[in-house]
Amino acid sequence: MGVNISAHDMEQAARRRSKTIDDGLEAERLRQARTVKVLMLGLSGAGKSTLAKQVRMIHEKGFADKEKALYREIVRQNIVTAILGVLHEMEIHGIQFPTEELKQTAHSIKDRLKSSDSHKAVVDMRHSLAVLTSQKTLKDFMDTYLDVEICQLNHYLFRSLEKILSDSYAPTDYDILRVRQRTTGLNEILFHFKGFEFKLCDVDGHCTVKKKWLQNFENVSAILFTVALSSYDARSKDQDEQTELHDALSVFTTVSEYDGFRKSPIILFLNKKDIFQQKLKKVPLTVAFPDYKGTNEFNEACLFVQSKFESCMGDTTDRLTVHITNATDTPSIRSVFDSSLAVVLDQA
Ligand SMILES: Nc1nc2c(ncn2[C@@H]2O[C@H](COP(=O)(O)OP(=O)(O)OP(=O)(O)O)[C@@H](O)[C@H]2O)c(=O)[nH]1
Ligand SMILES: [Mg+2]
Repeated sequence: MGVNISAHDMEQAARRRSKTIDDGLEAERLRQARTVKVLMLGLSGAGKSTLAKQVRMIHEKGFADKEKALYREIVRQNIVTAILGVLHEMEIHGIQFPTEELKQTAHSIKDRLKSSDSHKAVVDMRHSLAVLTSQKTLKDFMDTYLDVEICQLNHYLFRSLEKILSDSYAPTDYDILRVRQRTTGLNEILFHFKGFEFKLCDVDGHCTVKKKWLQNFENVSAILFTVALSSYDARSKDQDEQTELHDALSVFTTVSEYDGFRKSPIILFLNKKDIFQQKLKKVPLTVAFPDYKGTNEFNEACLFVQSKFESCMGDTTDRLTVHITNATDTPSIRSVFDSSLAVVLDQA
């Protein structure tokens, strides 16, 4: 028996379909209108992803067990990188372990960790690694020769080495914040704040420096620009006699002058204040800014760097908010972030 559908029925069905689509589009438009998009920019290593992780911990549910298992491997890989880096630098500086036995241990650790199964080797060798990394020779070498930031991270990893390499190890939130893993491309984090949906776009540092790339993000609700204060003595990747902090200033100028961002408020996080504070005791700020006449006292140095960034914005500093941060410190980031988001909502 054939089905008899009249032209009237078909028209009704088409109308219903069209209405459903229109309703869906309207719901998406309303959702989009309530979604506040914040674009995170800054050079590689500035601390963008660390801040994004904080947001997940503070405003969402944090990290599920599956993700923690992935981080366990990343933390362990950070140990491999750290130990190979120290042994390499010791060799360059002609520093040796005091006994033949320790020299031999260092030699075999290096060989095994350079192999393709380093993730397994690092666990197998945990006892020798614990012996080697607790040696005074190695600790003194790090304190004397290594960059303050690398030194700080290595001490943290080596102190926790036996825990991290044990079978039952599950990374803590703090381990996840401390670990180094470069972002490739873009990560988007959705979270809720004061009844609004926020989308945080965490972009890898290499994209930040490509001006052409910025056009993908025109008219975002706000820019969160992160700078590593501690990069004032790191040699610039592009310009001789410049430092990474100069590179950050130049990218910041490009971003703040970019037409597509003219209406967006800019929140500047002068980050890694803890490393900056330690570094100032060893390395004067004049290595980056020979015209700096102040002391190497933390607050004065911060104000000077802040004024350098403010002057990049000419007479548009009214859309700038500045915070001096340590992205690994959850309680302080919670309050800085919430006040930053409130500023974004005010101006959205
Ligand atoms: N001590 C300290 N370490 C920090 C701070 N902020 C970030 N870090 C560490 O610095 C490293 C790099 O941070 P990321 O957040 O991965 O940097 P990023 O800006 O996302 O870098 P890319 O993904 O390469 O663009 C990580 O090991 C972090 O734990 C800080 O304020 N203090
Ligand atoms: Mg990142």
